[in-house]
Amino acid sequence: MSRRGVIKDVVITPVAFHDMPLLNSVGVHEPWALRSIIEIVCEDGTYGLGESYGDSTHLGRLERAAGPIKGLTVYDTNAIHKICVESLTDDRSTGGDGMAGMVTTASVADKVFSPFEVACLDIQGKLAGLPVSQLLGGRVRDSVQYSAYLFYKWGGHPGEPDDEYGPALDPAGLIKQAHKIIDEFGFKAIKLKGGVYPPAQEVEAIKELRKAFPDLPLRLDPNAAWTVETSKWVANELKGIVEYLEDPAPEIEGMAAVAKDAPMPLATNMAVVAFSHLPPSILQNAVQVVLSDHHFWGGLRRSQTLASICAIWGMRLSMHSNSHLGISLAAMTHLASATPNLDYACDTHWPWKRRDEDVIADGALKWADGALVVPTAPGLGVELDRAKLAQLHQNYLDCGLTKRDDTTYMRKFQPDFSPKIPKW
Ligand SMILES: O=C([O-])[C@@H](O)[C@@H](O)[C@H](O)[C@@H](O)C(=O)[O-]
Ligand SMILES: [Mg+2]
Repeated sequence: MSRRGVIKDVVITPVAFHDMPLLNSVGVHEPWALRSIIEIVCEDGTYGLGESYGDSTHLGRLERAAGPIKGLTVYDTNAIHKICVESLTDDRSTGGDGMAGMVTTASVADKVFSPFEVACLDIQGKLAGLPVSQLLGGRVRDSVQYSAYLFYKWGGHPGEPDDEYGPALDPAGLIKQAHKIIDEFGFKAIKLKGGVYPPAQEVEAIKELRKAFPDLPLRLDPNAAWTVETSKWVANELKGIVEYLEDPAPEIEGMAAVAKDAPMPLATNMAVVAFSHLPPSILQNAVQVVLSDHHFWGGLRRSQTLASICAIWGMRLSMHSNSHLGISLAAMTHLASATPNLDYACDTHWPWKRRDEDVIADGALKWADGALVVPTAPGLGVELDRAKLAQLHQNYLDCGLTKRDDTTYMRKFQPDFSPKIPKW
């Protein structure tokens, strides 16, 4: 007889979907973004979904942890976390953070654990007839606001026609891009990915965005491309204009030095990316806003632990994003809906994805007025579309990429490009 909640199988499928040439401090996005889709299947046939990075190093780590998970139940998430930690004991591989090297290795075990935990919660919800938000304490908001995440970008990948967004290499291009995204989704906050052009140019872009969108909160994120001195200059220029400045300078010490003088809160998804980073950051008041991300903070419940620590120590919470598909968006939305102090508009790369390209069945995720409506069906509220999964897996096999590498791609077109930070 099959037993409820006992894990019979874990299936990990690498996938690839089209991406646009988005620029950042370490290079430019390649034509394909990689992800892994994690399916946990129980003895009674119930399945749960998780989504994570698609780099080969990370895939290897997921596979190593997956074997020993079989036979546990989906309620044994502490034991699953322990297995993830132990599976890394002899791990000598580097990289695989799916973020083009922008995050340290401090949170590797939490990165491996995260999609398994999300899939377990999906099944727990399905078996209980409850949405994941309910398992996390219940919704405090019925929809979750996201921000319009602007990027400097080329018109299209070199050698190809312009994509639907076209180029954005100056303030006018960014304003056009912002209008397009906001017209479609209704976002009520704007984030600009910086670290691409000299700081004065990016300051000017933010000032032009302020004129074009006088009522919307703004943010700028150069991914630690500036020295402490440059960061202080930018902070002063943008006083009263941005709601927070994200990762201006590298490392906790750099952020702390900037924070001493900055007239606005500093946010991070680079300096503080693991629980071990919190004490030194708090001691130095290095960051005032943590951009949580369940993919590297160890899943939804550990992200809520992070939220509690932030609440206790007077830090605020926002949410970080990488290129992702619908399973991640559903998980991010359940988490934000059930975390009272996650009250900034969250980041998402969703607008950069082709609307029809995903692994989930259509219709589960609905945008309204800049927000995603929290799914109320049991579990995450999204189901796999197996034909689409097969197509995106075929993309993965055909595209030839095995890791995210923005720098190498950029150097094909600008051989002297340097990803060194700080750059200015
Ligand atoms: O997708 C990108 O190019 C972003 O720069 C991403 O890799 C960052 O991790 C992220 O969005 C951030 O806020 O730093
Ligand atoms: Mg960031």
